[in-house]
Amino acid sequence: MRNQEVPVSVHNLADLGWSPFFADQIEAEADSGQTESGLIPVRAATVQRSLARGLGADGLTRLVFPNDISASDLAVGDWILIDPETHMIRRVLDRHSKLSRRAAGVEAKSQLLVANLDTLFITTSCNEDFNPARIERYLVLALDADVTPVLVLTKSDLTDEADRYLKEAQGISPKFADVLCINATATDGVATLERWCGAGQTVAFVGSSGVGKSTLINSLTEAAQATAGIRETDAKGRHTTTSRSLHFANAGGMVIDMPGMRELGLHDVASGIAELFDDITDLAAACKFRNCAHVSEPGCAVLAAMDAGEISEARLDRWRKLHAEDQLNSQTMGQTRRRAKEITRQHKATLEAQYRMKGKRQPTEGNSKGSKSKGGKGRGKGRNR
Ligand SMILES: Nc1nc2c(ncn2[C@@H]2O[C@H](COP(=O)(O)OP(=O)(O)OP(=O)(O)O)[C@@H](O)[C@H]2O)c(=O)[nH]1
Ligand SMILES: [Zn+2]
Repeated sequence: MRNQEVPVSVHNLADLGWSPFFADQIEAEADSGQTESGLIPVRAATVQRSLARGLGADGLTRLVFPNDISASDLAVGDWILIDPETHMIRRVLDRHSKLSRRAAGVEAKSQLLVANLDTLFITTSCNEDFNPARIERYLVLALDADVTPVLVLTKSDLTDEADRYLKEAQGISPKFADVLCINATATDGVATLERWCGAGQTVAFVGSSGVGKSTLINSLTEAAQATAGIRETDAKGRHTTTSRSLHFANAGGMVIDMPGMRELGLHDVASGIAELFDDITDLAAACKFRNCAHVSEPGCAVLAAMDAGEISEARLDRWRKLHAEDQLNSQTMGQTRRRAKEITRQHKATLEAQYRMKGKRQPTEGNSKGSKSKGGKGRGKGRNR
């Protein structure tokens, strides 16, 4: 059975990722797990609508939401203070990092995915999945979230060109804390990831389907899950989860599984882009216009640097694409509406001009609801109400 309620032995809070960063927020004795006001800290292990569970010194607890906090305010990995009797959530502690994406829908709202992550394993394979532009997008996310990015290339055993892949990957950005090239199905391959998964550390994986994320998560957590009694397995005994969840790693830390998290639309990641492209960011300070898009603006320091051969056109192109995507996804609904209105207005003006040229009157628009004709004054009856 999946997501079963688990009896978990007593834990040391530090093993769950508790640190002075959180302890300082409540000025309490971290070791005792008791805060001054009698609230206890737990770490959000699963969050699904109104059903959330927290892992604390006494094990796994079902959390109770108060009226002013909902599941969308909470992410797996969050540290929360709860009432020890009622298990009511009293406070979500500040996060040292958080990963979010644009929520589904027209509004430019972000959806919180996971919190208090230390390392993000950006995973791809030594095959056609390898795509520097996609890797860069994930890197922007990690940098923006204040999470250490590690690039993991899997399936090194299935190619003769592992070295070439590794070299190319190492050339993508100096911002990676490490670039690994492994066979995810082999013990020594997995072992190279363990130094990021030690006590107090929390890691997660992103990458396309089939690159080996589940394989790695399984290997990194297998022994620990068994001893902790947290095992969600399918018929073949493999670890499976359907929603984001927190798991113990063999090396002492924690792994957050994010199933279905293959494509993450960029949203509100301007600072991540600025960090990844810090050379362009520095140059942009000397552009004539503050919001220079470095396309054809006069006095553009970035274009000047490109002409001087200091940065490549390909790099500037990648910046432009990421920047444009972030801008578009970060637009508010009002901005999106205004843009749509402007496009409709331009379209109508073009149509009207065409009709005028042909000496015809614009037909009535009974067929299109939201676009009333602005046929203009003196047009008489042809105008819709
Ligand atoms: N030979 C080899 N096979 C691998 C390697 N990594 C993953 N695989 C295999 O590739 C298949 C897909 O791996 P998964 O771990 O399920 O991939 P995933 O990234 O979790 O995929 P999703 O769950 O769809 O997101 C499995 O059959 C793995 O055994 C590797 O490094 N070498
Ligand atoms: Zn510029």
